Amino acid sequence: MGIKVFNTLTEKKEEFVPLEGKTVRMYVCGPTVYDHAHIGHARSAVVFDVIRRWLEYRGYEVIYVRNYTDIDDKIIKRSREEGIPWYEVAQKYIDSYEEDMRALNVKEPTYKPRVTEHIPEIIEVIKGLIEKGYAYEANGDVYFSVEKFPGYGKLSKRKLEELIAGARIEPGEGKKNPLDFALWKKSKEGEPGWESPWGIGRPGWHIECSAMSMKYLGETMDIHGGGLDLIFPHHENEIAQSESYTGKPFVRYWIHNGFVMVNKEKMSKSLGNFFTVKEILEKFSPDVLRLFLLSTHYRSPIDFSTERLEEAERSLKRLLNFLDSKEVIRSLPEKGEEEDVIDVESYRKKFEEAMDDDFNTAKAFGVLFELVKEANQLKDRYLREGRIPKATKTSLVEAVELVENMLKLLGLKLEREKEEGIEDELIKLLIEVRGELRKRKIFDLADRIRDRLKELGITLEDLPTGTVYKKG
Ligand SMILES: Nc1ncnc2c1ncn2[C@@H]1O[C@H](COP(=O)(O)OP(=O)(O)OP(=O)(O)O)[C@@H](O)[C@H]1O
Ligand SMILES: [Zn+2]
Repeated sequence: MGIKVFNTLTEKKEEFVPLEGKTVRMYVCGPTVYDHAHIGHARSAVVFDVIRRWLEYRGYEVIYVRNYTDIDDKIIKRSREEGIPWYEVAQKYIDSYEEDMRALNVKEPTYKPRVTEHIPEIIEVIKGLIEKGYAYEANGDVYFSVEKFPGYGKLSKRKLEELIAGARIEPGEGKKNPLDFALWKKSKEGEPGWESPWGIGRPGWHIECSAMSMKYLGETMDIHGGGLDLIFPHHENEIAQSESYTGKPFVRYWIHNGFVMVNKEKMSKSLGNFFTVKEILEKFSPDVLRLFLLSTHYRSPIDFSTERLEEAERSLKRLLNFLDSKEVIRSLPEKGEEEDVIDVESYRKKFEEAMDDDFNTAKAFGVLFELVKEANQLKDRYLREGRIPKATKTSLVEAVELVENMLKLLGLKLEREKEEGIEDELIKLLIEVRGELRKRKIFDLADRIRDRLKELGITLEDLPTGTVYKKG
């Protein structure tokens, strides 16, 4: 029994068999870096991180590529707004993205290619497409001729005729057919550009992923991923370009994650209905966010709400409390005949089955919660009795270890909340000292403590019953 994957291309769950032995070649479309990442972007990153981790757990070596679109109209626009060069905009938001990825414990990709560092490779592919008759130049722009690729529409299940009926040629565009898309765009006055056989310009969006995936993964790769919104036109166009260029199948398994939604709409920068990862991480731990994102199957939509994050927070607490009970279980004296044990292996199997079945993290978490429930009941019973049969103890410890290992496998960091205790203790100590200073009429020092605490955001209030404090 191997892994089953839902393939967008065939619209079926298929047995996962990589092209070459135990190596998996995987490409995921990364962000266009013109703003901080929002929760939708985090979902895509976390989903494919978990898919990668699961493949590794199953013994595959994964070559994982995630690109940065570091040149694009939106980046140029942003550079004008912020008054800094386009490459500084890109760098700023790449840094921001990587900071978020580290916080969310997303494993480092094997390669993180940037478009602007692969201009020669991109030009090479465009040249090849022109030579083979799939693309044409028009006033410094280069377009892909969609009609030349018979398979166009096979991923998004759209019909060429219908698409053509709905498309339009914008004024100034040299397209022969309204559906043709740009491989190379001539730079306008004041825009960044690179030398090419067609003059100064820059790559279109789609061609970057074809050129960079081919460079790092070869002509056919095993998995290509991204959000649902990328199926059309981005991935459809990637297939057309790549397969026309190589004459080989481009991707064996197309995997797409569902959206994070807000009030029935996709969370997106353009709609302005987004929460950045950084905003969320001010209030919730990265594990809470990860648990929230993985509690739904990756293909289904997730409705974003604070209530659901709070729910994830409670679930995480339950899991951490369970993990923290290991020492208590261990310290219980071993005594008793009755050998009530947990079948930990059966839970492991159920967990693995869920993950093998199209990476069903929602079900996998369900299995862990079931185990925690059963183990807690058993543990509480023996805690009340103050002793525990040896076999029961062993199985409980194994249960804790299984839950811990599987949570780590899903990328949770399992960090405990920072001890707030010491800070509060120190504030109380300062209040006590201040009280003593006032009694001794050393008011300047007493006031200094109050003022300095105030600067730190801690307000003291002297009530008849004593001094209390407020933070923030
Ligand atoms: N709301 C969302 N839910 C899930 N995945 C998303 C969401 N928004 C974007 N993604 C995915 O995040 C990845 C990076 O997206 P990209 O930078 O292209 O987004 P974008 O189109 O600039 O963002 P936006 O859609 O917010 O304008 C893509 O795989 C995309 O499909
Ligand atoms: Zn892409």
